[in-house]
Amino acid sequence: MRVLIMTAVAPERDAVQRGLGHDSRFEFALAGVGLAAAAVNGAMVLAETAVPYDLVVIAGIAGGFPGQAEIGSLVVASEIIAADLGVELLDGFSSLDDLGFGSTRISVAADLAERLTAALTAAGLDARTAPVLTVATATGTAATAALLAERVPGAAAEAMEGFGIATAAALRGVPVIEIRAISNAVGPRDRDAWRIGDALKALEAASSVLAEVL
Ligand SMILES: O=C(O)c1cccc(C(=O)CC[C@H]2O[C@@H](n3cnc4c(=O)[nH]cnc43)[C@H](O)[C@@H]2O)c1
Repeated sequence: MRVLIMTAVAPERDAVQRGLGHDSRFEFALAGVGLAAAAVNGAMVLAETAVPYDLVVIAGIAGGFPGQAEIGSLVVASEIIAADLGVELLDGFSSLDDLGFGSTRISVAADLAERLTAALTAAGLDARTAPVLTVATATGTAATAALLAERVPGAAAEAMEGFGIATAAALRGVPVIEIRAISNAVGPRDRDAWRIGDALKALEAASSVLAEVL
């Protein structure tokens, strides 16, 4: 099995690498921060490979929706959703799906996602399977957090790359999963409250479980 792991930035990649250990099944590429960089870099890596990948794993830190995923916990995506891709209306929001311009939702390798969450839980980690949002603008207010939670019931995490990488993978027919470790709460921006170190430790622990599950 040949697996491509994509993270936004190097500290996330390093955490995953520490967890996986030396394992020739896994290759790494940086996506960059944000949906556009992630889509382009994902598409390039997947197009340039001589031997096709069997799986793309999107991994990194994320904001967690209060009451759904606390800091230091893990979210394995049940679906990857571009939550702000659409048009703002005077009385709400219409997604690309509503407008008939495509889809804002990408399916994951659901069986693998469920097995991974079960294995993470069995290993004593706080993990759940739930929708993971991709946003162009990281949420910075309670009002936006509430809007997103209402738009996608059950959403547990938001990050900025998943939908871009998953779109590239879907175009090549490569299955995808997304694993996020929660570094901060989705809501009023308070950078001092981010617990990046805790999230990277959780990501490392999750990666060692991932190596066993695959
Ligand atoms: O400063 C560091 O040491 C450091 C280490 C690892 C990662 C970072 C980042 O800033 C990564 C940015 C990345 O994180 C995702 N993220 C995290 N929290 C949120 C959020 O509340 N809303 C949206 N995205 C979030 C996102 O995918 C960014 O690409 C720094």
